[in-house]
Amino acid sequence: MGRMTPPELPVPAEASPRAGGFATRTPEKLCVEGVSLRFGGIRALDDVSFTVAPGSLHALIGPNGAGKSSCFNVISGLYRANAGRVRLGETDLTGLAPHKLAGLGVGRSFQNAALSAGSTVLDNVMLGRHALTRGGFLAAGLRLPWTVRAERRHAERAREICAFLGLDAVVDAPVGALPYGVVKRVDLARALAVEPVLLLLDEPAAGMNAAETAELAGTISGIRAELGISILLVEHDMGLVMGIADRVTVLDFGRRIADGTPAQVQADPDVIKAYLGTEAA
Ligand SMILES: Nc1ncnc2c1ncn2[C@@H]1O[C@H](COP(=O)(O)OP(=O)(O)OP(=O)(O)O)[C@@H](O)[C@H]1O
Repeated sequence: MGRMTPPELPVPAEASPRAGGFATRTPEKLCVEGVSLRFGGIRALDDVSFTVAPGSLHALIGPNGAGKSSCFNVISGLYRANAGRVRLGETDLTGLAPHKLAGLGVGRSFQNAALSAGSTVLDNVMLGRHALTRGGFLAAGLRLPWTVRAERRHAERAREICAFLGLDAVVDAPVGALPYGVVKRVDLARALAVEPVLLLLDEPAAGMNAAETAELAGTISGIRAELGISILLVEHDMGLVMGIADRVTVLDFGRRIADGTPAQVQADPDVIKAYLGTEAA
């Protein structure tokens, strides 16, 4: 894993030919407050609350059908909650569309990496930077000098992000030709390309073997350590979570049943019952 500078935001570099740089942003607290979500008669989430501390690695876990994906989709703007709020610092994220969140510093991964298989790694990562470009396609199409400069800066930063995630050797390769574990890292790079202060990861270890999962754990810890951003990790794999999370929230049947350090939740009788119950089923 390479080195990378903390999250950056283009200060209207594209809007002004003179403004050249990027400004840093600091992570803020994510508050999920009393969120409920129903699908017909099913209560997918029932009054769920938890807080992701700034700069922490927070895991949301639970057995099958516990409501993890539903919660992730409410936070990332894909589902609209029936009740409750989601706030990032002072900003109310409740009900905001996913593309608006990127502009507010929320990056997300996808369970089935939504990448363009025919495009190169770099082009896929550059797509993640569209939330930061202000000139738009028209300005880019006209090749105005400042848009050319901005595009070059974005490409440099995209390469830096790829190098940070150990993708330098494949940066010009088509995504479709890469092994699964590497594709998942490209998806992470695309999520980091929006310069997030909060990174939402949806079951990143799904479909990975033990070696790939161990490598991913190192990558996620490295992102937090190097960039100091907050990470919310929704995960089924208890092993991955317990090794790297600062704090863990556990859901079962749509309700929060525990919230604490990995050691605290691992020893919690309700958590043990929830996981043993599913294994026995
Ligand atoms: N789109 C949907 N329509 C109807 N019911 C849904 C939908 N999505 C989820 N549910 C239901 O909501 C509950 C919570 O599901 P959810 O997928 O959020 O759980 P999960 O913890 O992510 O499970 P898994 O680990 O299996 O992915 C389940 O009972 C599920 O069947």
